[in-house]
Amino acid sequence: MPISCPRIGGNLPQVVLRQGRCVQFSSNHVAGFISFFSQSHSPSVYSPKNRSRVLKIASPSNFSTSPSHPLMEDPERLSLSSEAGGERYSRELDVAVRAVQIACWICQKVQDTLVFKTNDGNSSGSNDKQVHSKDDNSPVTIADWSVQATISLLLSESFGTSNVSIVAEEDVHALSKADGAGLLKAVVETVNEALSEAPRFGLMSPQGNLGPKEVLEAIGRCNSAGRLNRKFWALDPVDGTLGFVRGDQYAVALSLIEDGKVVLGVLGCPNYPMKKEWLNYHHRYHRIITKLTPPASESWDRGCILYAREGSGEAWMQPLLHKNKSLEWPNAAVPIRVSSIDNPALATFCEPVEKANSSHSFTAGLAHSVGLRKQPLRVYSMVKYAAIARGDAEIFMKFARAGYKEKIWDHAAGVVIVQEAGGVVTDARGRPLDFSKGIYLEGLDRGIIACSGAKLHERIMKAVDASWNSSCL
Ligand SMILES: Nc1ncnc2c1ncn2[C@@H]1O[C@H](COP(=O)(O)OS(=O)(=O)O)[C@@H](OP(=O)(O)O)[C@H]1O
Ligand SMILES: [Mg+2]
Repeated sequence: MPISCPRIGGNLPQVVLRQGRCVQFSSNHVAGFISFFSQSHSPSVYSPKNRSRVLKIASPSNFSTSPSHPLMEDPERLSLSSEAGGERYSRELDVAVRAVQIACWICQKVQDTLVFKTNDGNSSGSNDKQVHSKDDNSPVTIADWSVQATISLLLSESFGTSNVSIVAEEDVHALSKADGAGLLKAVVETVNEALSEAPRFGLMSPQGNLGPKEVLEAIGRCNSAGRLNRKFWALDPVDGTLGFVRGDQYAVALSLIEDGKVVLGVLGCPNYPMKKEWLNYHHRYHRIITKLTPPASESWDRGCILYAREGSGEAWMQPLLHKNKSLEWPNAAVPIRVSSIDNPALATFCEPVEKANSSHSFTAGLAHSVGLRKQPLRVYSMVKYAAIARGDAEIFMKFARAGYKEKIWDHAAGVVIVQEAGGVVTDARGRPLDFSKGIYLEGLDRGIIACSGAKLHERIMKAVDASWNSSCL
């Protein structure tokens, strides 16, 4: 039975509810996964021969030989486990970027059916089945579940299920209900379609289709109330779902957290426009323009993926893979750096689109006292962190209402990317964000401030101090 979803407008009914949790996979899970690939389907589903063929695509020895890329290392070293040798987390980063490429492919497909069928007035009704609403009225679509399942399966297959622990945003509640059968069917189809594309991205895919049970298990593995492990992945399959269903900005955010520190961040931004000015417009106009002038095969018009490894002092961006192309590492990656602007009069600040998610009046007061003259750039999702890391904006501020607890998957990837691109991210008291306390950023004080440099950060911090007591936050 469709439930109306006030936050996304009347023509996009139905909704569901999410609870992010984390679990360490048991050895049973490993056995189950291997047997799923090796036995539960026809013999052609999976064979060691096929495994080596596909893995070879992903192996570092097949990386492009561009000397400028940070992941371009001695293949011998990279073939060792990331713990045993080579640069730490190289393999994890490689797999994570490829997995996020696939996730973006899923999202673009789903968003096209959601947005363009409706806009053209030719809705086949499929959008009605794809957008749902959770108990907090936030939307969720088949893209959220499909991305979560696909990334969960790809990470498990790449690193071994027992080595992979994931905390992610979605749960299986709505999919498991009796009236969720249609939804589950659509998710299973999407996951199978995505996995069949995996070799193009350099990752393995099963030769046979997965069933609902395997897909539900993959989603459910990312949702446990159990303690977080020492080392785990944090995933927001579709961050900024409101932007996603509105045909606007959204992100796929995957990070690796070890001992409370974000060690890797990968941020897929499928609608991040080439021209930063376009971030100001509703994305629909950008899509219409790119449809009128189709992008050249190597252009960046289809969006990008940003990534960084903690402590490297580098952040990178690569374009999304074009249809029918195979990913050749590092896929035209370029280094990114924060803006050098430190004059507030020239600086741009970003903030959430929705007033409900961050106080626009408080940030307007801060902007005035700091001397920020430009209009705020209101953008959905972690694309705001991407804008800081890419040098397209200088400041990101978020002041949620009192009592709201920020979740780690909404920030982890963006924080490490901004920091490695040369920026500063703290809470609005100037303290580092604490990723060591479970799924929430416990202890976060006042709000979140990300800046391109220390000078702007200091000025914002002083302005917050001066106005906090008189604010209603
Ligand atoms: N009340 C409240 N206050 C603050 N933050 C909230 C709140 N409710 C939700 N969220 C989280 O904010 C995520 C969306 O943030 P955005 O910056 O994209 O906000 S906005 O949609 O542009 O307004 C959003 O992420 P997604 O659920 O992935 O969209 C939430 O995790
Ligand atoms: Mg989110």
